[in-house]
Amino acid sequence: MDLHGIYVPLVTPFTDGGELAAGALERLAHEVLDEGAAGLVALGTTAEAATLDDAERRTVVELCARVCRERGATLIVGAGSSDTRRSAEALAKLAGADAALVAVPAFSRPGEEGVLAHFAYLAERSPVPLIVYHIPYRTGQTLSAAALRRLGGLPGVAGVKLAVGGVDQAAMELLGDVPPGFAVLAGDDLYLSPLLALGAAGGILAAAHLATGRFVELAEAWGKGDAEHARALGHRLAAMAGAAFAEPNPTVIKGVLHAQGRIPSPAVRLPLLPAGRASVDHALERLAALAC
Ligand SMILES: O=C(O)C1=N[C@H](C(=O)O)C[C@H](O)C1
Repeated sequence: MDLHGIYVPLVTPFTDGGELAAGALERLAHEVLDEGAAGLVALGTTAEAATLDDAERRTVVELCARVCRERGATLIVGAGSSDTRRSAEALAKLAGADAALVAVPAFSRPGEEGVLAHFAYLAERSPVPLIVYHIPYRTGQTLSAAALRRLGGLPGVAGVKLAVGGVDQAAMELLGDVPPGFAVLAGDDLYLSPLLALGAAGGILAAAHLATGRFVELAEAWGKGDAEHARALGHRLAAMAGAAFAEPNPTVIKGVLHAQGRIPSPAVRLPLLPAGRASVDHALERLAALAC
């Protein structure tokens, strides 16, 4: 599968009463695709997936699958847990997805060989290609470039969402020698521009709800080697992304989307708390600065 460009991990909009706001989700999905996103991610971290019940998860995936079908866009669905057997069962039930975003098992810290065995087991059984979600500051499990490359060599593994909180040695080594057919996607909004400059195929970025078209422009600028434009735009997008992540994701992004009238409420579910007004205002200022 060809994974290229900017994918938006959609927030789950809620009403003031805390119910899923399906109409707002559908509008957001169309808006980001209108601005050039290559696809959507349903049930990512940004979706507060851990707090959604089964019926809500089904509604979100069905809605995103319908929109992606209508628009000819790629749908990636977050799935899996730290239990390999149950992850395989969840993947088997995925409907309407083009690929599944599966995090490295969190908390159990199985070591690199355990992570390899987990993904080999899942890739053999999954009806769709897998994207490894590598986010060691959430999972507690680091991976070397060699392990990432071995993951990339597994049949049925299409890419990695690389979110290591920087551009580290493993990222440099991986991007210096990417296995064929394996897409490296930036997963930390702040480091999108440097990873694209190093050869990443694109990104899965919550801040791309805001200024989607500018993120797409950045990926295209690095893709065609327009370093002067890409470098300047990358700095401005990083400043905006930094503001969007000033409080736990997706609280600031929901605050901004609400202030823009794009979702009915900034509500998030516990244990998240809504972002403070100052953080939302700061992100709005950074966003406005992008237009200048
Ligand atoms: O849901 C996602 O996918 C993302 N989650 C990350 C996080 O919250 O750590 C941030 C990234 O922009 C996309």
